[in-house]
Amino acid sequence: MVAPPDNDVLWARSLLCSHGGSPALTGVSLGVREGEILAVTGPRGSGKTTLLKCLSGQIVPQEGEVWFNSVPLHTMSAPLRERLRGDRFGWIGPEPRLVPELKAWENAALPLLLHGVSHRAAKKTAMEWLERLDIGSVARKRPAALPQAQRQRIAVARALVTGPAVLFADEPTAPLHRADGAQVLRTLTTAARSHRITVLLATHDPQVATLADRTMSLLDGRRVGFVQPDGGDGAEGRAACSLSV
Ligand SMILES: Nc1ncnc2c1ncn2[C@@H]1O[C@H](COP(=O)(O)OP(=O)(O)OP(=O)(O)O)[C@@H](O)[C@H]1O
Repeated sequence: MVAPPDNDVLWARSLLCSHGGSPALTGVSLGVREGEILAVTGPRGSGKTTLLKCLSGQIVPQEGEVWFNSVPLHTMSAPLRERLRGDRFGWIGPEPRLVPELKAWENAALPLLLHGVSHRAAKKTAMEWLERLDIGSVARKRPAALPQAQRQRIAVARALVTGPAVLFADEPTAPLHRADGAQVLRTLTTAARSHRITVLLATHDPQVATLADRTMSLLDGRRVGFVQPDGGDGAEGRAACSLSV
């Protein structure tokens, strides 16, 4: 087992991942630097969600390696992976999946409360994130009283309250209108940049790539492209993060 480069916060090599015998990822390798925003694009079924789940330790690949800060996830026990995910990773899916009975701030504070943080401290941190995401004014409302875009921002706040090292965002704007989606994405990427949070952003929308530092494209579970939005030759990106299949 070869240790990954020190400067990659996430590093994966030759991932092979199947669902019920059908390969969803084949031979995908990548490295991501601290604070980088990497878009993972590709059509439906190309393996974006499977890649994010592998990298975040939700599923273990049948073959290949996943390292987080030079710690191997692929050989870690399930309870340890679970703890690492809770402590260091944030996850945003296409649906906010909020608890309907809880107020907006309580939903955002939930990961902290589950970590044993005091009610007062958890509320303070949750409120700070809701303010940063421009939804402080609805903190006392329950999800059913809010439009989808605000509910998704609460999910963004919930993913950020623990101060994760890496935020995994799987089609976070899929259910939103274009304008709402763009606004949610802007707040998400701005918050991540100002707190040096690494982001892996899965999307089928190539426009989203304009907010990322680099874009990696998947097709049928294989990497088929790697571009930087500035149109550069990718030299810096390649140095920062080698991607290969
Ligand atoms: N739990 C599962 N059981 C069986 N097959 C699965 C499962 N999850 C994904 N797949 C299959 O694996 C392949 C990759 O799926 P994946 O969800 O990773 O792609 P995706 O690019 O995220 O697609 P989408 O944009 O539709 O979410 C697809 O062929 C999909 O049908």
